[in-house]
Amino acid sequence: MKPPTEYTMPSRLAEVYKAHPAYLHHNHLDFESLREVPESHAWPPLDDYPSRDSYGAESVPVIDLADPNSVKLVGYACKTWGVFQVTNHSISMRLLDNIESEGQRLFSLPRQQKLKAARLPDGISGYGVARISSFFPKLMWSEGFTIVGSPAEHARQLWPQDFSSFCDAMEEYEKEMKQFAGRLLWLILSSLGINKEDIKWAGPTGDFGDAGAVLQLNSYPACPEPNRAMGLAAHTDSTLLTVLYQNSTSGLQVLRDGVEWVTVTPIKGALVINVGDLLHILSNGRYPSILHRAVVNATHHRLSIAYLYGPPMNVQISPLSKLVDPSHPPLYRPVTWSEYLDAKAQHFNKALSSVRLCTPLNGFVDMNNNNSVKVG
Ligand SMILES: O=C(O)CCC(=O)C(=O)O
Ligand SMILES: [Fe+2]
Repeated sequence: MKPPTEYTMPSRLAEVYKAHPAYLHHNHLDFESLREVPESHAWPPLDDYPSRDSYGAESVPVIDLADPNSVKLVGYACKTWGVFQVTNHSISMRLLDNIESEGQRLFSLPRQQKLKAARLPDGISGYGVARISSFFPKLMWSEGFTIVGSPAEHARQLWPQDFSSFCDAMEEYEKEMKQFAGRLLWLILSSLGINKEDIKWAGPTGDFGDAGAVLQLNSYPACPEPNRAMGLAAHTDSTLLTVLYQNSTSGLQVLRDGVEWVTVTPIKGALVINVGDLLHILSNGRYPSILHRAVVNATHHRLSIAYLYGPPMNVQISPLSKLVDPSHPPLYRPVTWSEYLDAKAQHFNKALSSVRLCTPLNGFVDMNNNNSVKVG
């Protein structure tokens, strides 16, 4: 598609997608009725790297946020994994159960009903296939529902009489998540020696009040031939961080050290935290944004709810000056979230390299490049 002739900086997240409409097929399969994976959804064998379950010392770190050492633990997890799980996070089990059951209620609606709330090609919110589908020749074994702010407009299409319980649950979750993600971001930043004076865009009270966010509900039906299907293809998140709630069915995998896929085992009530591309930029490459994917299984439906958390739309994100010195030159040029989303919409897994100034010196492996960049 042609670039727009006159470019004005989008001030709202939804506007970013207008520049890159994605004409995805919304002719979803009725997954439940299929006895085999059709060609449209059949992926070549998933054998790029071996997969293993998470166990012992080699499992994704689990951090109790009430631990007095939590800053250190979070810093270590971000540096060595780029992903961790947290317990004692202050989001109530009641709310987690509630969004899970509202999510289930949505995805178990008849297909024709869900399509009434279909995401428009140039829209951000609503029901549809994964937006990254446009980068792959095959479709994924999943469906999603995206919320920015209030879901009321689409929820009304789904349940004309009774959309308030869905909206109430999602809005309460967005509010709680916004606070929690801000708190978590400070925890991560303090592990890098960054404090309130260093981040002006945190706002006068330091609560990241102008932060942007997207709530993404993902549904992965059980699949008759799980080895031929892909739930959600490998990607990094274009966020500062992502907070993911998953039901008790496993499926999320992270690429460990560029050599193997490790399953993030569901822990009841825990939340998974991913380092996103923008935090990787802020940290000047110290914290890797984690490549992850979702696989499917033959017997269990899986549901996940991702809170994609980013900076205020027009704030320039660049390596923090405290993390830049002669032996650590800035690795990335300044970029706003909306510019970065734009780069992602064009370059997908090469977006991070498209804003890079020079190669990392510390042996960091840039997964986004799909080749190993090791320098120094
Ligand atoms: O379902 C999952 O575990 C992963 C979801 C995800 O990566 C995303 O929504 O960006
Ligand atoms: Fe993701």
